[in-house]
Amino acid sequence: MSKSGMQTRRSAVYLLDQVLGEGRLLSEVIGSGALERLEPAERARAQRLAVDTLRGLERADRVLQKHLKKVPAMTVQNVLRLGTVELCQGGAAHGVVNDAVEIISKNKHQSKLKGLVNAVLRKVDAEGQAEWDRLRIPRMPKWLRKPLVQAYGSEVMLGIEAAHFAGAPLDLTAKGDPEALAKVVEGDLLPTGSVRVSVGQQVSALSGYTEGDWWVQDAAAALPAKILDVKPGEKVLDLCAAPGGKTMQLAAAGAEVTAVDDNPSRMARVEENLKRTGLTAKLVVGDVMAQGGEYDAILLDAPCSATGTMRRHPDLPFAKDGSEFGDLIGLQEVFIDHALGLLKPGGRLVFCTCSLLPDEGEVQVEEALARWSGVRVDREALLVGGVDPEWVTEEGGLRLRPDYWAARGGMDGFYMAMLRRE
Ligand SMILES: C[S@@+](CC[C@H](N)C(=O)[O-])C[C@H]1O[C@@H](n2cnc3c(N)ncnc32)[C@H](O)[C@@H]1O
Repeated sequence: MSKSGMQTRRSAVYLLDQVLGEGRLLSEVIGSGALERLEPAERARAQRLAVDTLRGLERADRVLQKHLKKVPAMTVQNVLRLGTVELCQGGAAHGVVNDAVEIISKNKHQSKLKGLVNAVLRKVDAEGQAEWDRLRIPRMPKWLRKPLVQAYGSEVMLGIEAAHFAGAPLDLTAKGDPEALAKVVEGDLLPTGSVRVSVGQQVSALSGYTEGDWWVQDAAAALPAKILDVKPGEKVLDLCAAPGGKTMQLAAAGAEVTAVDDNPSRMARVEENLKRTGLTAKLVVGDVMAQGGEYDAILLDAPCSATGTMRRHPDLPFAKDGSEFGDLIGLQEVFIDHALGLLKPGGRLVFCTCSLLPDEGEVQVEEALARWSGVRVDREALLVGGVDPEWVTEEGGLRLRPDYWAARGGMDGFYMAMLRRE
């Protein structure tokens, strides 16, 4: 690989050091400018290499174990992990090993280990792939696996882990007719109306991007707005709106949308997205709790653990330890109560989270129904096209899991429920 290839791999190692050593999310590290010196294509590749390494980390460590007498320093370990994942997934040894050795030679604290890196990766190249293929699908760390096994059982958990290891395809939401979009981008029209295209495609190069005919949104994430089913002219509030996937769905349906989020830079993305798609909404940079008024319909996409998105964000279980989930659960409860208070009589609220934890979904709705005597859950509303009635839960919400639609490429984990104020 070229010199820029070496820099790309070095950046991928830096990303791994930050996630695994400093407990930072990839989005934070990249958002703070870590890849700015790379060209856009190299930036995407560095990110992809880091993501692939995190997905296969357990296997890489097992392959490496027998070639190492003791665990080396974090950066050396990450150079070896990246090299192992690339080699075991068919990367050419020449480029992978040479770049790994060069990265270590240029590291002033670790340069003496370049011989070790060379020797270990040569062995991995010779024997690693066969072993890689025999190893089990990587499991989630215990702190997260335990509550999920408790919620779904061990067998489902293996299915969820298989979906995480497989990664996620690219789903689009059409501004207009999804069938026509599927033809134009040569994608698959999913039962719920999203259009799935194969991964590895450059988003902005897909037909209709500049014209704003669609936006990227996982099929599961597109369901809350479909369930809210807003009508032209309805007064709709989109709480926790950025970066605006659901805002665009609500605006495309003709509603009079107010979108609220307290993060100014994420709100700037909502503005850009609306501009590209030619849709309109009133944007409010502010706290959910400061929002007043009366609405026909409200969508509350509350901040959460994001454990439903680990197919796309395999850094999450390594960067987090669950310690802040309690605060998020408290916030969700307060936001639900505030949102219910903003509904007109007869108004409806869709509460949703991209979480796999029942405490951020099923339990929130059960408890809200116990607190609010004039609120009922609407099960019928969940059964929009393509939704399997088996996904409806006991308290009347919709539980989506990454192992659903496995043959089609899965979906993000999500929870949503429709609450009506009587
Ligand atoms: C799950 S994301 C929303 C995704 C968005 N609905 C979409 O479909 O593109 C949660 C959002 O909640 C916002 N948020 C967190 N706390 C907030 C608060 N107190 N007030 C307003 N927004 C908040 C975050 O900035 C974040 O953008």
